[in-house]
Amino acid sequence: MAQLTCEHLWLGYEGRPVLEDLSFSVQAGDYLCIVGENGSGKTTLMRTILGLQKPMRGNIRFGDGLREGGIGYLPQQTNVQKDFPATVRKVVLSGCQARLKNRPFYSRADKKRAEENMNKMGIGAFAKHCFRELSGGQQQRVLLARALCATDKLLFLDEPVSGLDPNVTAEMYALIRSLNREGVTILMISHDLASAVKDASHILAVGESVFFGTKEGWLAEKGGERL
Ligand SMILES: Nc1ncnc2c1ncn2[C@@H]1O[C@H](COP(=O)(O)OP(=O)(O)OP(=O)(O)O)[C@@H](O)[C@H]1O
Repeated sequence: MAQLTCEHLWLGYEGRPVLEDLSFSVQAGDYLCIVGENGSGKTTLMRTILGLQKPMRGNIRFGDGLREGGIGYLPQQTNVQKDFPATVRKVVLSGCQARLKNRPFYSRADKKRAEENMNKMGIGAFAKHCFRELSGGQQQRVLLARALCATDKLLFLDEPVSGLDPNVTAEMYALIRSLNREGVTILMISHDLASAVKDASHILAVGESVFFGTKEGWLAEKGGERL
């Protein structure tokens, strides 16, 4: 059973479609890279899968232990987020918010989870530092730890390496790879087609040419022409 199934999705704004009749599915452990030109609808698709906006038509089904709202999400970095005046621990802990339900405070289990994820992402030493004082790469690790507090099943990453220098980019990809090898399903929006093809198991291309399938299928179809 798939973790995520999108069937004949039509997405758009005010009755005008951006994406038409899109169908694909994601199995546990997949690494799906979503590629497409600027304005092709990648962010719209992500927002729809996260439940932040409704499709015009079609269905999204969750399965294999994944439920709606159970997706860890790493947003595209904005300048506002970069200046966030909170400690690293607070930012990571905020990933547990969905678990709070009606409790006003984080539980001991939430705090332990945040601690573990900070250590896992190699930012434990920065717990008391202010988020905005960290480098771009460290900030992305903090946001990954935050996303992991929401779930260890499926992470949705929106251009996780944009603005990072090549060394930090390579580190970030390695971190994402290792999470995927541990069994975390990865959905990643990317402009970096070469890296996408290296790490991904599946490719979803939206925009002028639509494709969904395995990386091998994508390479066979494209014959390397777009890389
Ligand atoms: N809130 C909105 N209201 C109306 N139209 C919107 C809204 N948000 C996005 N759009 C339009 O929908 C289309 C798809 O936008 P979207 O942000 O999903 O593309 P994208 O593939 O994520 O682009 P990029 O690569 O630049 O981030 C664009 O034409 C955009 O102008």
